[in-house]
Amino acid sequence: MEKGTYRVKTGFAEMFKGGVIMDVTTADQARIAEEAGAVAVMALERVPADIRAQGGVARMADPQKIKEIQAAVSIPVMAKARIGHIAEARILEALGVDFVDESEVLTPADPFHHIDKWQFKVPFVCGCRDLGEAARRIAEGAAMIRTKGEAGTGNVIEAVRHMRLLNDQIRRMAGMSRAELVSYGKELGAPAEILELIQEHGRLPVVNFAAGGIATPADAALMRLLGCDGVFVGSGIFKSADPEKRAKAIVLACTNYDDPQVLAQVSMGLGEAMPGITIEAIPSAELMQHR
Ligand SMILES: O=C(CO)[C@H](O)[C@H](O)COP(=O)(O)O
Repeated sequence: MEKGTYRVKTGFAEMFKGGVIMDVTTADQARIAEEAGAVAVMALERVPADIRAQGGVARMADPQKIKEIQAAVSIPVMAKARIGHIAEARILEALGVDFVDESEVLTPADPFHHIDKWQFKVPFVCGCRDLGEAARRIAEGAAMIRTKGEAGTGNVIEAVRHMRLLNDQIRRMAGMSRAELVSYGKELGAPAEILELIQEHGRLPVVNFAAGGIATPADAALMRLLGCDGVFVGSGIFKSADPEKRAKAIVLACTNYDDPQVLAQVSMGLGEAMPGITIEAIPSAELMQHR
């Protein structure tokens, strides 16, 4: 099959279903992730909790680090580019990463546009808070979607908010006529053609993970119970007391999300979770989800 077609890109994302994708900043962390059973790793400069605490401009990771991570693991390696940063995305494609995350966790580079992802052979994953955002990113060529949550907080409430909103908005479309879809599209700022596709599938037409603030096995299970296809976890693992143990537990919880006995077992004795932040304590200008 031809490399880089939309069918290949979205089909590749299907392979991650049911799994955990872990943020990593070094080859050592990538090895921990692979050993724990992650389906892919996401290379970035700093985990979101550190970006939040340290501030400054967060950019694509150093290509040298990305190469080291690629050499360290056999699972797919994703990497983050800033929103609208075509050059970072082209560098990541040249490095041979398996997926680019056009991510709100990094400092946005373009205040007007997201990347035109149709111009790339490498597939992209993008974040959304609602159906309108998801549909716009899909229209731009995203092959995978993730709900944004609020990264680096260890607080799952925003991940839940975004997944519930997305589900409700998709449910609302059932039975709408074409004319109703067009006006719903105007309300959401979403192209009607993409909404038609979503209506037809009864879900997003691409794989949809949950991200941002997932810090425990129970959080991962909660997001799966709400219908996501898998989860991204970053700070929740590497800012906890025992990343190896917690990473394995989150992978098991993601698979066995509907089995409370297994969830109880894997949640035992994990040591301290990352310290969390309440969303109300974050000034609105510092919320990553609004980017
Ligand atoms: O942007 C992401 C997904 O692509 C991050 O991996 C995710 O949001 C991590 O958040 P946290 O550090 O809260 O787990």
